[in-house]
Amino acid sequence: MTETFTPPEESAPIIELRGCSRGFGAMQVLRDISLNVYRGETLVLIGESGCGKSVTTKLLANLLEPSSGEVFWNSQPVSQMSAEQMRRDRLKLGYLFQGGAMFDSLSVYENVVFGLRENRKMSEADMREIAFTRLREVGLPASAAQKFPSELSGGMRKRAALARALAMSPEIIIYDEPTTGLDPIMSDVINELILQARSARPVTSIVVTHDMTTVKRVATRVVMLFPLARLPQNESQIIFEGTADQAFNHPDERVHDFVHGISGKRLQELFAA
Ligand SMILES: Nc1ncnc2c1ncn2[C@@H]1O[C@H](COP(=O)(O)OP(=O)(O)OP(=O)(O)O)[C@@H](O)[C@H]1O
Repeated sequence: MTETFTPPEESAPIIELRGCSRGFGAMQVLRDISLNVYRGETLVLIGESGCGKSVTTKLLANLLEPSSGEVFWNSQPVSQMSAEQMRRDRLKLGYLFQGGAMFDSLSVYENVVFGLRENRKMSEADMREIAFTRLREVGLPASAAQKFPSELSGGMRKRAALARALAMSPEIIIYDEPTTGLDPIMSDVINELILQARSARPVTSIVVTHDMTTVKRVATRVVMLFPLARLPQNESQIIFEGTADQAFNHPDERVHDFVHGISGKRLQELFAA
């Protein structure tokens, strides 16, 4: 790593992975990852398909446990939190899954109010107010509320899923490939919504993406992971950490080629294999 990002010294990380490793069966995916997420930043995770970006976000969200290492939320080890504290803290975290992960049997309205209905003692009128405000914020018409997810286009589904995540007013939002499968205009709309979500309220965003336009538009910090299988034994799996500009001008060929979409050396490796 030749260029470094200077984290805000005065603030403790809102989430921290300390020396986390994780595998599945015999396959090791993450090795000794240490990563801090700071309040208010938009951290973008990039890296080749399969290098472990989603697994990293699931460790951050405590949806998966590390096989070794520790995850901290607000400086507290999650492994030592009570079930009740975990439940309360998890409500502060919204997760926008790759496919949206809407409940197909529920209308968009019921999807958006789902978390509120389950977790907050709120009147139907208050929930309606929040649901229609969030739908409006993501640019969906009120008429979308009565539709089922299967009746929406991919872009509308992503926006409805975002409305659902925003309904809970999360402090942290994790976006897993928010623009994948969308046309360039709709991708731009989603990027704009990510920016708006953080300007409307103090939110910390973690974005996994292959979309370099998203990286340039939304990232306040970029972290690049490298697939463990091709990583030298003593090298950190985080091969880059810095600004988007630094990523695009980085001397490490692996970083440079990835962000510029140059198959070069990787192509040679694939043919040599
Ligand atoms: N629950 C699981 N069980 C078994 N293997 C898993 C599981 N979750 C992830 N993996 C494996 O871990 C590796 C990393 O997966 P991950 O989804 O984190 O990759 P990624 O970098 O997000 O990829 P992409 O960019 O393609 O979404 C993959 O080989 C994947 O098959």
